[in-house]
Amino acid sequence: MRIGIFGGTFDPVHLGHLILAETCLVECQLDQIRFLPTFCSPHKTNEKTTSAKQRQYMLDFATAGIPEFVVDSREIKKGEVCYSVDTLTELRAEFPDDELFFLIGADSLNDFPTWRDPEKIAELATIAAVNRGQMSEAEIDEMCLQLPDSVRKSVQIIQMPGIEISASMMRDRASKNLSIRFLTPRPVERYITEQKLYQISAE
Ligand SMILES: Nc1ncnc2c1ncn2[C@@H]1O[C@H](COP(=O)(O)OP(=O)(O)OP(=O)(O)O)[C@@H](O)[C@H]1O
Ligand SMILES: O=C(O)c1ccc[n+]([C@@H]2O[C@H](COP(=O)([O-])O)[C@@H](O)[C@H]2O)c1
Repeated sequence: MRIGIFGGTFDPVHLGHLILAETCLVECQLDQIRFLPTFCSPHKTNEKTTSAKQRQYMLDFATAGIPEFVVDSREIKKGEVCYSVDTLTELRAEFPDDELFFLIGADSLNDFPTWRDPEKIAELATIAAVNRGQMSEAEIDEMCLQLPDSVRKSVQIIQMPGIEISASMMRDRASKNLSIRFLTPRPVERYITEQKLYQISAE
């Protein structure tokens, strides 16, 4: 199998995430994409998020009925800051005969050298860096040139249309009671509304 690994805070999951996953599914000819909600992202340790369980429920709703999309809750179960190199090491051991693709936004390549053990990550998986239409070919080339050789040779650039949706934009809109319809699948939208997520009074 060819397996995509897509980690994020997903607070909340939105169409940008799902279209990125679908694009990689097609472009990298993947059989499965595992969405890994992180308990706490290493570079966002000071940021308060919605509970891990609620973020996972939203991913469950968003991926329900899509057989290629699987929610993998291993990082959430750890209950602490999670490093991608540890998660990928576990997945490598679990899927010894499968090909792993680690999906990230191409802009994340800029700070990838500051991640824990980027060279090991590049050894464990192909890095599918997704350009959401915001970077030119020259900018991508220049960014890749900053990477160590061992990382660069594992990078595959994937192009997707720019989808101007972010989780922070959704949180901001929900907090102001502005519509979030069509920015995320309907069941996620309903859950956010019913649970009054992101309302200032609910914090
Ligand atoms: N609109 C989008 N299109 C494509 N990829 C996206 C989009 N939004 C986020 N991503 C990618 O999804 C991954 C997980 O992102 P994350 O869960 O932090 O969501 P986010 O929308 O970027 O959140 P926030 O706005 O809180 O920073 C990252 O690799 C990020 O680059
Ligand atoms: O392992 C690291 O050093 C590392 C540093 C920054 C981000 N990550 C992972 O990248 C994914 C997206 O993170 P974020 O902060 O954009 O939500 C998420 O799965 C994080 O655990 C991982």
